[in-house]
Amino acid sequence: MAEIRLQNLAHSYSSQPREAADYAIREMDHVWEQGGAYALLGPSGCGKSTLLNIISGLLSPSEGQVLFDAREVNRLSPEQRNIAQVFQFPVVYDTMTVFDNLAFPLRNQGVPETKVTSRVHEIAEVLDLHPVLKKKARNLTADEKQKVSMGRGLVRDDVTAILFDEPLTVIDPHLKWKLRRKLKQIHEQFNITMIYVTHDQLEASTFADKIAVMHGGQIVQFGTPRELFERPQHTFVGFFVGSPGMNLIEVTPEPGGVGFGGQHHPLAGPLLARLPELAGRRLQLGIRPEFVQVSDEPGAGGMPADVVLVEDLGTYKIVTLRLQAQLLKARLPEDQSVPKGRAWVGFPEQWLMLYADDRLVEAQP
Ligand SMILES: Nc1ncnc2c1ncn2[C@@H]1O[C@H](COP(=O)(O)OP(=O)(O)OP(=O)(O)O)[C@@H](O)[C@H]1O
Repeated sequence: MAEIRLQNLAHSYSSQPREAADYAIREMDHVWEQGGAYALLGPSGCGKSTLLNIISGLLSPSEGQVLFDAREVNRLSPEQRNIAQVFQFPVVYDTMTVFDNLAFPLRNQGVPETKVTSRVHEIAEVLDLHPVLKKKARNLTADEKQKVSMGRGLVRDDVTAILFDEPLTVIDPHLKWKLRRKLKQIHEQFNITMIYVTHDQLEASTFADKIAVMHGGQIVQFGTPRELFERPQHTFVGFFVGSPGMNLIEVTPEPGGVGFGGQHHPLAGPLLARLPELAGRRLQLGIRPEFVQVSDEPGAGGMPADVVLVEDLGTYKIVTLRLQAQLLKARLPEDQSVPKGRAWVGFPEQWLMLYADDRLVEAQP
């Protein structure tokens, strides 16, 4: 078990990288604390697998260090690092029984057979594999095979961390939640650092205490699911996390606030004070659909908009509005009536974010 620290880490698959675009991982520092349940979330191609393989030792980074408890492990193999990795497709020996598959990593280490037996039974218990222990692995269902893969990772009591690379891809949708819950339970029971790679925000937030969101080879935010929702540090997090994603409106500075398409929006004092230093940067207002207020009366600070579309999704509605040239989404409770035609929208100060070149502008620099 260890703290995993990435220091000045970068990776390029090209032997002579010249520019930022040549890097699959752009320079980063990051710490995964011992015992944490983490997710690495991002779209295809953002660098998740590359980063995971660098941590496990399947890939050696072209720049920087990987430290386990302050000890550099750059040149150590996954076995030497004591890392277990579970991949999209289960890695099991088809001709062996489930028992022998689970016992394999221990027998490899020369663990006495009595200890092998007791440990295999312990892991089989946790993963509900007892009924199939004597079956040949080739006769198992996909989810049973993936449980065996996980079990092989868990069976050694000296693993530093378990890394999961989209482990539920081949699992039936109705079994996914069961396995996810099982993983969470295992994490609580074994206190092992777990890093779970996924492009699915639901999977990330049900498994992890903290999520690292990756975009373009960088971790753009590392926070709890709630932090990612309430205070996205980067426009990409606003857009990628949440359903639908955050509304983003390109704005220009104006006296007292910002403007877009002839519409003025005031900013609170501390943010307003930061505007002069942001001159020349691309500014965007961000507001999540959940926080857009929609009313049939102007009220205080309401901006006139047109209702373009109402989608009834059972327990809530998604309303599309046109505010100047801007299309906005609002997520409203099922029982809230939606004005017909003309509506007034408001952005509560607490939930209104300002971004400069895609980074959140904090009220206090
Ligand atoms: N072996 C390789 N050689 C060259 N480029 C690679 C190699 N593996 C990945 N890349 C590139 O590195 C970038 C990051 O890829 P990576 O597989 O790490 O992303 P990912 O987020 O895991 O995506 P996915 O979920 O599709 O696997 C991509 O641009 C990809 O094309």
